[in-house]
Amino acid sequence: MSAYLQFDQVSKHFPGVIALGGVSFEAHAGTVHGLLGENGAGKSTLLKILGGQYRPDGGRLLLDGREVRFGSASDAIAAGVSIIHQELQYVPELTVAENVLLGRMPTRMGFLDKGAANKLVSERFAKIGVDLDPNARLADLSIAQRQMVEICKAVMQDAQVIAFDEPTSSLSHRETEILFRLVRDLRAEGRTLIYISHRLEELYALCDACTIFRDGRKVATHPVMADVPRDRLISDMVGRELSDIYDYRERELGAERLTVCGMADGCDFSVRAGEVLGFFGLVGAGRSELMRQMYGADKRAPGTVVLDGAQVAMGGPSAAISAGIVLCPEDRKEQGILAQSSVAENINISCRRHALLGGVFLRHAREAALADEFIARLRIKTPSREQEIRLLSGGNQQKVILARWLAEPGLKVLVLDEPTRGIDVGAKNDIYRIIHEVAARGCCVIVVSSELPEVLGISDRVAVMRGGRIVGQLARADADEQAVLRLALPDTNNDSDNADITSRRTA
Ligand SMILES: Nc1ncnc2c1ncn2[C@@H]1O[C@H](COP(=O)(O)OP(=O)(O)OP(=O)(O)O)[C@@H](O)[C@H]1O
Repeated sequence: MSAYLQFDQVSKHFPGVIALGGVSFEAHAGTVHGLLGENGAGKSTLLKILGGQYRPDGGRLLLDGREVRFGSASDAIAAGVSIIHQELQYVPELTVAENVLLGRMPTRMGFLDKGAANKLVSERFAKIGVDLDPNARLADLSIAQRQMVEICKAVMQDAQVIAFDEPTSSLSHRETEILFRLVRDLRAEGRTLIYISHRLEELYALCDACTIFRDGRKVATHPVMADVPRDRLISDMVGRELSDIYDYRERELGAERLTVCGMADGCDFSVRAGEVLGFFGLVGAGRSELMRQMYGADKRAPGTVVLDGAQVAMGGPSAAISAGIVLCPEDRKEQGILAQSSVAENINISCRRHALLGGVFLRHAREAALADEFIARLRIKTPSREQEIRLLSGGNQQKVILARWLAEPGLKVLVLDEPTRGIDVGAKNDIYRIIHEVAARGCCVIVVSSELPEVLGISDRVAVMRGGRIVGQLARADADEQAVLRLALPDTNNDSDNADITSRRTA
């Protein structure tokens, strides 16, 4: 096997940050090479250098033994490198075929030939087993479908190196399986694939080799992924032993504090003071919708929410927040990141809204202290609290948003929807510890998650949803993988659904 792609002492600095401090590793043709590392370790920066978006400050990049220097993304594409970024890059108003062939549309007598484009793209889709209408507008497709379009684009550009940056973070189990199949097919064709993920089970399922980063440096390259024990990967990544990332501790549960009823058929539930209630279900089971409804985020819905014996006025999110109920939604964009504002401002938004703090000087001092406290507690990687949030890595932005809700004054009910998506394993451990602390203060904590081990690891009780209803609630002692999946899976004994789930669970 030849090393098709080589990084040789590659470095990249930003003001106050060494994103990459001289990184060397190589990836072979016909393999999938995983990249792992804490949030902010430098993985995305490396892909941006590979994709021509950033120029390295030092070091060399070699393709097939020859040094390449990319001045722009189109240089990288011309050299046969394609990056499937976390934030997909497509033109929503154009069709699937137009996006796939962007800049290379076939023409006839000087005009774009849409018919020929559709035919070309259909043939290619058929060959790789993708079921998409070349005439559909990108804006009308799901995230997974748009991702398929990006991959097809890379394939049709004849990219020899294709790199994926956390591609499954918004995909369902079934969509993930389709993606895995595509990646394996590309590997069989002899392409060099780079795959970034925080999901260790995915990396074990897909990667042949891996390289681990910490703080902009390479910790290790393992030529055979399957030979590396999980504990070793984790300690390499976070620089400390983490034998039990969930760190569950028994808590004294109080009386029923929150009761939600009449939101939708079969969706009533309650939570005791100090209790962590996990909500599990397959994607589309209705968990996020129920939470949003309870929070008043969607249009005025039926049903009542009773907190500490009093009915909560269902007047939208601000009413919920005033009552002490906060929801941290799964989609970061929806969460109102103030991209141009500092980390401190993003953490302190909710405190400002409450105007609980005194004069301007006092307020600034308190806000600064609160921001510093959360930067330390969640180990947010930033040169200072004054850094603009948009300059942080994806996972660290996510932590700032979480801090915003954890800092909410008067918190009584904390609802976290997929709180650890895109977050590294060390930071997950920090978040689980904070969930425990919030519950131990007597708050009700609701965690919606598609990661079954996470739900089982941190919850006092697990509610399982399927088809828009709560189909069962299991006490911690009775909640194991089998019991939860039996409730969560469709009635029909659908083997492929089961296979999907099983592969993600046990890989
Ligand atoms: N344009 C920029 N300006 C300043 N700092 C930046 C910029 N881009 C990245 N950084 C910093 O460089 C470091 C590496 O970031 P990078 O996005 O490569 O991390 P990552 O390993 O991909 O993290 P994650 O797992 O959270 O996506 C981080 O500290 C980040 O804040």
